[in-house]
Amino acid sequence: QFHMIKYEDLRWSESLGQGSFTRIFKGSKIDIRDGERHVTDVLLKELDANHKNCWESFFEAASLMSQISHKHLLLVYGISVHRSKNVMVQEFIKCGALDLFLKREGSVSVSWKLDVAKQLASALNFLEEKNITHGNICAKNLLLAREGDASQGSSPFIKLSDPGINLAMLGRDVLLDRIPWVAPEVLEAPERLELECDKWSFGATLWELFNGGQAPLQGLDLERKLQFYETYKQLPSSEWTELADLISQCMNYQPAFRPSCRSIIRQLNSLITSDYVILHAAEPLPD
Ligand SMILES: N#Cc1ccc(Nc2nc(N)cc(-n3ccc(CO)n3)n2)cc1
Repeated sequence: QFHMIKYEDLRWSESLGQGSFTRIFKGSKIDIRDGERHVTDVLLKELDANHKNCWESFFEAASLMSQISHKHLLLVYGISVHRSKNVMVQEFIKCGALDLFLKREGSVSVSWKLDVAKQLASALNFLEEKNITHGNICAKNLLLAREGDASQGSSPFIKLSDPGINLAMLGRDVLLDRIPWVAPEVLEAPERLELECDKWSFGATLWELFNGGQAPLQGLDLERKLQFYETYKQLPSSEWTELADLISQCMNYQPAFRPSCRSIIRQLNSLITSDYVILHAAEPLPD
């Protein structure tokens, strides 16, 4: 269920940072097709050698992404295994991860943010229809294929990245550190991921999107993060009440009470038409 890419057909160039258990590099892959040599820009995602035992889960996540195709899902070309290197070869997405972009860009318009939210909701709707749970929805895993002119509101284009190593493979501390993106019910049963988990994470990602890419509950230690769930807390709500409502609906501690993707999309559409958008055409630069 995977296209195996020969190691010698890959070239590594600059390092682009690291996620949890992985390192990412810009690179290229070489194909010979009908006698012609094609060089394609790729993103090379290497699994850390000290997490070799997670390689099946690492590739399982990627194979999920390559069994289905959708315009807002990242394209995975295949994998390459060579000696101790486990590499996932992905299409190279021009502008990288959304969280870093939001932190760098002071002013993106409200309509730009809502456009991104709608694209993520449509990707989730697609996965919901296929009864596939992603399990790691967050701004860090949203990739910006096209910036759009953020202040003029010309439209961005995002792709949802692979979910990475399965939650059930991760230690408890890693799970706790993913509060508030990881749904509360997942902490007790990380192997039983249900569709509703992604709705919860969607709410936390909406919060990031409308808070300049700032991580919610940043700086709280694991103990305090756990207390946040044990005392049924909600994230600080936006002064835009309709947005705050949608976020708290998604982040309902009862999974069954979370809205369907269709309802999320409907509510985003009504947010887009609200006069709040006009009043906040371009967010003021943070002081
Ligand atoms: N400066 C810069 C810069 C960095 C990355 C890209 N491109 C890209 N393409 C992908 N396919 C995936 C990713 N990711 C980034 C974080 C993760 C974690 O999931 N993925 N970045 C483009 C510019």
